[in-house]
Amino acid sequence: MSQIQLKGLYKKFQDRYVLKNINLSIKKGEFISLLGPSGCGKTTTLKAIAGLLEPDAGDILVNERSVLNIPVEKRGAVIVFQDYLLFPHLTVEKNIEFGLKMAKVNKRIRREKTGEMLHLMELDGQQHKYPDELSGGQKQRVALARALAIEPKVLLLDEPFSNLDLRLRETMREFVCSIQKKLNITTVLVTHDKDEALMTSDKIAVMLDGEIKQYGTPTELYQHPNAEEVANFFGETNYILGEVKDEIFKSPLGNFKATLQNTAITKAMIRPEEVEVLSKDEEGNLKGIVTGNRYAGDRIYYTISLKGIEIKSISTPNKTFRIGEEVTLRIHEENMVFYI
Ligand SMILES: Nc1ncnc2c1ncn2[C@@H]1O[C@H](COP(=O)(O)OP(=O)(O)OP(=O)(O)O)[C@@H](O)[C@H]1O
Repeated sequence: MSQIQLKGLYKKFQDRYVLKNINLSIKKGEFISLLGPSGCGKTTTLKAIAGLLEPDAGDILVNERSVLNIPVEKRGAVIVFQDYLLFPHLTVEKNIEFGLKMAKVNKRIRREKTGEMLHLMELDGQQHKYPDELSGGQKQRVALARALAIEPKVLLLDEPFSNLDLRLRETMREFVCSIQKKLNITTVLVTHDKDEALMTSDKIAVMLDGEIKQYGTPTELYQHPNAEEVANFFGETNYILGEVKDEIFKSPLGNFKATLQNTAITKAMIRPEEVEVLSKDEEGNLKGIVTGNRYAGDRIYYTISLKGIEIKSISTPNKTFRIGEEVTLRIHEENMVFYI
């Protein structure tokens, strides 16, 4: 059963719809990401779930009941924003305690809960410090502690890692995922970073221009994007033009297995890592010339020209091929995705 359901949400600012028919089901304990470029409507969706803005149409259900008329403080959802919004004049302890105080929780329980959160967030010994005495990662953990202290049903994270440097971002990402699993709290993360979404999420909703283009597991989205714009969002791709006949994709590069009959298909997508570059003596009729090679330590980015078509490959650097060298390409056709 879904814990949260968004049904046909629309939101207009001035004369422009920034949410267009948003539908989403999230199960209890799931970690999902709203992934998309700047301005596509991710934060607006998050605010609608939290109750910080009202949709123009559609419904939001929590445990099968509409929450549209339920005020923010009773929705059971908390947002952690990218700039944390800690109270500068309150200590770490008082910041964490804040929501509990607002909810009129008695002092003994407040103290207990705050102590628990300090421990869970590895902030023991920091309780008497003020926010400007903390590092970026510590501030973020205080913001999380404050959000989680009130035991929300849903945790909403709006680009929480974007102000952190690369290493700290990775550490905090791991940390948040482990806390999320430990507490089994339903979490929605807003991010424009595909790697972040792929690494953290049970499911990803790709948003483009106010619409959810695809919703699925990281592997579904990466390996079977349902549209070119989704495929492109997840990194470099090769497109080969052609047509399908009798379950064969016929293209200028040759024939590939297509295990489908749709004659409307006009192109095949293959990821660069599904294209192997081998020496020219290897068996295979896809012979091409290296036109580009960029070394990146653990991989090499190649461009290969064959039959007038440029194909990209990401290969392991076991063997390096020079620009101008003849090579054989092996395309893993079982991982081709076809588009109309
Ligand atoms: N209160 C508002 N009034 C008018 N326009 C708004 C308002 N809030 C958001 N918008 C517009 O709605 C669109 C979607 O904004 P939103 O913040 O949801 O995008 P986003 O995907 O979260 O982007 P980012 O990653 O940059 O935060 C943007 O074009 C934004 O300018």
